[in-house]
Amino acid sequence: MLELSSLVLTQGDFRLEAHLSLSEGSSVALIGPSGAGKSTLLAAIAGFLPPTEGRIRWRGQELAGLAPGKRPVAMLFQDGNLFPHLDIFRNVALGISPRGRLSGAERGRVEQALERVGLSGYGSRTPGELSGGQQSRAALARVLVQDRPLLLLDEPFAALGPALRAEMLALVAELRAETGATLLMVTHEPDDARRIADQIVLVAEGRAAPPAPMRALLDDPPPALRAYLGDNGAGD
Ligand SMILES: Nc1ncnc2c1ncn2[C@@H]1O[C@H](COP(=O)(O)OP(=O)(O)OP(=O)(O)O)[C@@H](O)[C@H]1O
Repeated sequence: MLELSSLVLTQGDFRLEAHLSLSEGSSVALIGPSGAGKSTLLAAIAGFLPPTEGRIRWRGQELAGLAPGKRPVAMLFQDGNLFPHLDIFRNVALGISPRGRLSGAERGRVEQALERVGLSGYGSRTPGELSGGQQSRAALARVLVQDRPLLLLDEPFAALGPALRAEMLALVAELRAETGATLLMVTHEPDDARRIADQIVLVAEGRAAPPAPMRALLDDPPPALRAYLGDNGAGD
């Protein structure tokens, strides 16, 4: 279980409250207007932003005081997931060792992860020598070798076209099913949310709401979600 208890996050004048818990293995879309605090919430869980008040617990353990690298968290951002000057093998290897020194077994894990995301044989290329979709796959391979139970995705595929995005979400869903990871994904696309998540956390008006079942929420959105979705997002 991931528990956010009486959490208050602040950035300058901005303030976000959250009091909710997510069960292990759930798949949650974070949805809400631009600037509502979705990235802020992920940053706090990942350890990049200390809470102003409240607690973040994973499996009952308080995460405050744990550096980002020590948390049970792997994170993917919209951009900047790969170091352009390092080849793909090394980029993925960073998920195991920040210094890039690997044992034989660890090298095998990197190769396995590359194979799992369809990038066997691409390890010696730099990110610039891959397509956008392949770069996303490489970033996912790094998430795989990190082997963390909590996966935070901050619009990681927003730069891809709809078909490729659907393909990447399908791959994430497969990896999630294989690993049993708990997934939180920020998205602006209700269709993407439907594809991958079973619950929605609405972030709006200074508050991250407790998770609600996807279907019920999209079929009968509360006013803040209706305003965000406009005319096109609700229902099918
Ligand atoms: N370093 C910072 N200093 C001050 N304010 C910040 C900082 N980073 C973010 N903010 C503010 O915090 C608020 C929440 O930003 P955040 O990026 O979490 O929103 P978001 O919901 O992820 O938005 P988007 O959907 O546009 O990515 C915004 O009002 C933003 O201006």
